[in-house]
Amino acid sequence: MSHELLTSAEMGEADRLTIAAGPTDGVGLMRRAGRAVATEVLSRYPSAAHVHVLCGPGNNGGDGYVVARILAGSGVATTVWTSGPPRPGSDAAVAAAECPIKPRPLSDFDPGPRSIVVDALYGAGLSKPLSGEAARAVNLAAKLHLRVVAVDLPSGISGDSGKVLGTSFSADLTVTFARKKPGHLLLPGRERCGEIVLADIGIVAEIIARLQPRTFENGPALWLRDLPVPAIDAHKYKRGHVGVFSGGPNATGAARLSALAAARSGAGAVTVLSPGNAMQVNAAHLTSIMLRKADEAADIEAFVGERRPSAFVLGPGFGIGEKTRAFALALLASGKPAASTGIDGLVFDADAITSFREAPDVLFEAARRPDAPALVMTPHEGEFARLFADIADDNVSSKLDKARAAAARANAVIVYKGADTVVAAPDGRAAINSNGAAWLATAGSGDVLSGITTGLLAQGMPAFEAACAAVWIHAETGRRFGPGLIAEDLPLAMVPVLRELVAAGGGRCSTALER
Ligand SMILES: NC(=O)C1=CN([C@@H]2O[C@H](COP(=O)(O)OP(=O)(O)OC[C@H]3O[C@@H](n4cnc5c(N)ncnc54)[C@H](O)[C@@H]3O)[C@@H](O)[C@H]2O)[C@@H](O)CC1
Ligand SMILES: [K+]
Repeated sequence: MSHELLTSAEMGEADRLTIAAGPTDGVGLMRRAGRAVATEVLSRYPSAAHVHVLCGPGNNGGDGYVVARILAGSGVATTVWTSGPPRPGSDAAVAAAECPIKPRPLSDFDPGPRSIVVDALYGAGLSKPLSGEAARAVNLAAKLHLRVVAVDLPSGISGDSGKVLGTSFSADLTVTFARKKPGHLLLPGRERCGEIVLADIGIVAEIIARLQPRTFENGPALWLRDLPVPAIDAHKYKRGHVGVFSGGPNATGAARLSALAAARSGAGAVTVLSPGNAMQVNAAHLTSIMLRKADEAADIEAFVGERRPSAFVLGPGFGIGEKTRAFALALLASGKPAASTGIDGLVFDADAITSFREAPDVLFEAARRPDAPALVMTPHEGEFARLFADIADDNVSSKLDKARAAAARANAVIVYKGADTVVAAPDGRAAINSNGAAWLATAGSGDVLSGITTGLLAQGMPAFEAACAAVWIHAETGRRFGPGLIAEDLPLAMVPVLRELVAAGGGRCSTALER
C-alpha cells in the first residue's frame, strides 16, 4: 500500500530503520535516490543542452552529487553549484567525493537559457526561509523559464505543511522517495511540485508499517473495502434511509441536491423533511424522493420512531439560527442507546455549522456524548473559522494539523474543504484529497458532497471512510466531467465512477442494516 504519507520525522525514521535492518547503508540509499532522479532527467530531457545541479549542504545536496555524477557519466554537460560543502564524514560528503565535477559557488549561478535545473538545495531538512543566493537562484530560474526537477521537494516547500518558507522553486517535476509527504499534496506545495514521481529506493512496506502512519493520500485503497454494495436480498430500507432537511419556500434546492446525491450513492430511500410552508414547492420537484413535514424538533423524533432512518443531513439551504441549533441538538440526541431505534450518522454542513458560531461548545459537548451518532462536518475555510476560530488563526499549523485539532475537539470527522480538502477523524487519522478539479467550484457542489456522505453513512459505511469516499467520488466526478459542470450534473455523472469502484471490488454488503 503506498497511499501512506510520511512526515519528515517519519521519513527519517524509515531511513534509520532501513539502514539498521541492512544491508543498505545511508550512502546506498542516497545513491538509489540520486539514480532515480538522474533516470527521470535523462528520459525526459534527452536533448538537454546543459544541466545545472544545485547542491545544498545536507543529504538533499548529497542526492544532487549523485545525480550530477550519473548525468556527467552519461555525456550530459553538467555544472554543480553549491550553497555550502557537506559536513565532513556525512553521507553527502561521500557522494560529493564520488562526483567528478568541481562545484562552483551558488552565488555565481549563471544558467543559460533552455538549460535544466536540478534542485537539490534543501528537502526534508528545510529549517528556515530561503534567502540570499538560494532565493536568487529561484528568481533566476523563474525569470529564464527554466525547467526545474526537484529532488524530494522543491526547495522552500515544507514537506510537512506544504507552506512556502520565504520563496520556493516551482518545479516541473518532483522526484520523491518511498512515500509522498503531506507537503506534496497540501497547497501551495502541490502547485509548486509539478508532476510527482514516487521512486522506490528500497524502503520496504514492512518498515513503513512499523511507523503506523496516520496520514494518507485519499483514494480507493483507503476505503474501497468498506464501500457498500447491496446484498442479494436487499430491499430499499435495508439499503439505508436518509433524511434531508429542506429550507423554507425560497431555499429548497440545496436539500434536493443533497437528497438526489444520497439516493445516487446507494441509499435505498431518501426523505426530504420540509417546513410546512415549503411542502408544495418541494412536492412539485420530487419523484422518487419522499417528502414529509418537519417544523419542530418533535417532528424529527416522530419520524425517527416511525420510519427508522439511518442518517441525516442538516444545513444545506436550511437557514441560520435557533431552529437550526434545536434540530442539530435533537439529532445528536437521537443516537442508538442500545440495539434499538436511533440513527447512525449525521452530516452537518453550511448553516448547521454557522448556527453554532456563537456557542460551538454546545455542539461539541452534544457530539461527545457516548450515545451520539457519528458526526461528519463539512466546513469550507470560512465555516471552519466560525466554529474553530483559534485553530483557524494559528499561522504556524498546516491545514492537516488544523483539521486534526478540530476533529479531536468536536469529536467529529471534519471535512475541511478546499482545493486540497483534508478529512480528519477524532482518532487522529487524516487523508488529503488530490484528485479535485476547479470545475467543482460551483454553487450547490457542497450540497451534493453532503448528500453523498450521508448516503454512504446510511448504508453503514464508517464515518471517516464514508467522508473520504464521498470527497474522492465527488472530486473524481467533477474532474472527469470538466467544463460546463453544474451541481445538478453531479448526481448522475457520478454513476460511472461508482460503477468502476464496485467493479474494482467495493465492498461491504448492506444486509447488516436490517432495521
Ligand atoms: N531520509 C531518507 O530516507 C533519505 C533522505 N534522502 C535525502 O535527504 C534529504 C534530507 O536531508 P537532510 O536531513 O540532510 O536535510 P536537507 O538536505 O534538506 O537540509 C539540511 C541542511 O540544510 C540547512 N538548511 C535548511 N534550510 C536551510 C535554508 N533555508 N537556508 C540555508 N540552509 C538551510 C540545514 O542547516 C542543514 O545543514 C531528503 O530531502 C532527501 O533528499 C535521500 O538521500 C534518500 C534517503
Ligand atoms: K530540493
